Amino acid sequence: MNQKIGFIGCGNMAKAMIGGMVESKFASPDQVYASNRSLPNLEEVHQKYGVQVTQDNLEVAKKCEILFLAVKPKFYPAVIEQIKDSVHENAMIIMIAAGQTIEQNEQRFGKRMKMVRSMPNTPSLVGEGMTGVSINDLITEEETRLIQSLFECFGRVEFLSEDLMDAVSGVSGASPAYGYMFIEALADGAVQQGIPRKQAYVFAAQALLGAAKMVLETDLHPGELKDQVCSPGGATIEAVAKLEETGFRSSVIQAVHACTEKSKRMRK
Ligand SMILES: NC(=O)C1=CN([C@@H]2O[C@H](COP(=O)(O)OP(=O)(O)OC[C@H]3O[C@@H](n4cnc5c(N)ncnc54)[C@H](OP(=O)(O)O)[C@@H]3O)[C@@H](O)[C@H]2O)C=CC1
Ligand SMILES: O=C(O)[C@@H]1CCC=N1
Repeated sequence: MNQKIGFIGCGNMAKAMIGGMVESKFASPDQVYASNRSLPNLEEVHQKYGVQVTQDNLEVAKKCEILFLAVKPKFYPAVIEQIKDSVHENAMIIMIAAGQTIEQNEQRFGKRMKMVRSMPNTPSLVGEGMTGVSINDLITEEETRLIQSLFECFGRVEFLSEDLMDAVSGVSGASPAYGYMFIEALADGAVQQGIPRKQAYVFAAQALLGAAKMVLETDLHPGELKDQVCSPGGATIEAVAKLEETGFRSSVIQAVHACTEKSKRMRK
């Protein structure tokens, strides 16, 4: 691809995607532009990845055919107001904000635009991102393939209807945070049993990475994979029973629900 890719807002999520794109060589550093309110994040991405940086949002909006809006949802109205008359004539706008809808942002631009609503996650930085994507009807099949390969350069992508995008925040946008909490908790448990802290994180994280890979690569149901670990009368089933007793699954389901509902409220 030879389009220029711009990021307005260069915080945690933009940095993860820029890192993923440049490290995977999907885009060369001179194709990628980022603007941000303050300097430190810009200096960081320039130093690490060699991408072009500026504090002027308009410069990025004018230059880039693919434009990520990577500011917090509450800043979308002001940023769109600022750039709407300057965006590239062929611009495709990629929203990454929780809760923001395509219709809402078309209205802010005051005209029909090629719009993508996406929900990526921070493991994009290490090539293991998961992104949910919805597109509007102005996006062609060729552009859809481009969007797919763009997000695939740092992980997996699934297209789905826009009414499910808030739930994507709950299941994959936010869930790395739940995963880190689980890893911390597993490691605390291991430390309690005498395993050194540093090793405890390796044991916990690698075990979960392996479990995730088993689900994605064996096509077996997660329940069946769980059953394979639980030897009859063995140790694992004791732990599983304790997790059930303390509401583990219900607590995770409620967490996804809370995140999804909050995502919906964030567009108001
Ligand atoms: N973090 C995550 O895991 C995920 C985040 N998202 C979405 O990504 C978006 C960004 O989130 P995240 O990266 O975490 O947030 P951050 O706060 O880390 O980054 C937002 C960046 O936007 C900059 N900014 C704010 N206002 C402007 C402006 N007017 N012009 C230019 N830059 C501006 C901020 O600059 P400054 O530093 O100067 O304040 C900051 O660097 C959100 O909409 C969020 O919903 C989606 C999926 C996952
Ligand atoms: O917390 C948030 O609002 C964003 C959306 C998903 C992950 N971070």
